[in-house]
Amino acid sequence: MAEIDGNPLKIVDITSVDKSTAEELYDAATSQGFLFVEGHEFSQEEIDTVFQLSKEFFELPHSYKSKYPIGSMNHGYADFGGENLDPKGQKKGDPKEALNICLLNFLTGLSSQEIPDWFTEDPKRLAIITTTVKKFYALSMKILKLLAIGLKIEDSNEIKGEDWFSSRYEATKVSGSTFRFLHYPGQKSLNPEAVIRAGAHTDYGSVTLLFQQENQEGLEIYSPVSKQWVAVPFVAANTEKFPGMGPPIVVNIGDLLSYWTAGLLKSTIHRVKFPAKVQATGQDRYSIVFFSHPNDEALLEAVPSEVVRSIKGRGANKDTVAITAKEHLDSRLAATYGWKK
Ligand SMILES: O=C(O)CCC(=O)C(=O)O
Ligand SMILES: [Fe+2]
Repeated sequence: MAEIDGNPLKIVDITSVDKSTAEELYDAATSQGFLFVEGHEFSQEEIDTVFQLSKEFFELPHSYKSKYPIGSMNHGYADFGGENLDPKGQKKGDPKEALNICLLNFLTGLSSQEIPDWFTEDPKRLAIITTTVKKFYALSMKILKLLAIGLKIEDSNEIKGEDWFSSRYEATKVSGSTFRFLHYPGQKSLNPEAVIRAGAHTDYGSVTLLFQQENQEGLEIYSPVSKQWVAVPFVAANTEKFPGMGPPIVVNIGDLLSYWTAGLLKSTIHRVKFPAKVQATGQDRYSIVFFSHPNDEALLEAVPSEVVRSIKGRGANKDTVAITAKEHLDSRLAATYGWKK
């Protein structure tokens, strides 16, 4: 496990699915709730291509993007100020724009919902989306398998413990999983309302995966370890160890997985606040995110593991009636967008 100066997060090489990798991942997920993974299958070229696509999309006229507004399914274009991730702490919505693609089928990489025709009218653009979506799903499943091994999920007659999550994340069943492009325009203004680019929040799902680019830093976590806001740096690709491959990918645990494990895996608060250097250059930030969720009907009963069982009265161990993954997500989305339930 590598550590670099100024990086509060572990970098875990996930090339092999084995006990020692699982333990490293588990340690990071139960402490900071955030980490980096290397040894993934995204090449530098693929990552550059998807960032280029996202940039070109956001450069399209506002009148075009707003023809696909985000709705109650969390799918579509979220305009500047349209999303307030921290409704208690901030009055205005975040100064960012986003495109969410939901209701994904991971065999095809396609959404069952309409996406902007700028993507669908060009097979090359569509292929960038579908390839990235499928690879994100595969990476999230690998991470969930490693977490299952780390949690020592018990085997049952039907299923091996390490496959416990996979059976609840079937590729063709409906889930809350979301693929997202984000754009935070550069602005030199130091108005405190404008400096926070994405309000403090925790993610809703199970595992979040995030690409970011050099010189566009801004992600910060409220570390459960040091109880302070700490910056998540950009970590460059280790091209000696992984020739041609992209940089380590940011991974974090969301509320649903924390709930499912009685709070053992940490869903850490984070926000986007540009560092002085980025603020001064007026540089934009783009990020590409994948939120992995179990199938809608998955029942959030505590995961069958001795360590989880030993934690009484928290998360899924507290509630006597199990809720579904869909019920869990709907309650969180209602708060973020001000939707009535
Ligand atoms: O852009 C980022 O780095 C953070 C995005 C994020 O936290 C989110 O969309 O939930
Ligand atoms: Fe987030």
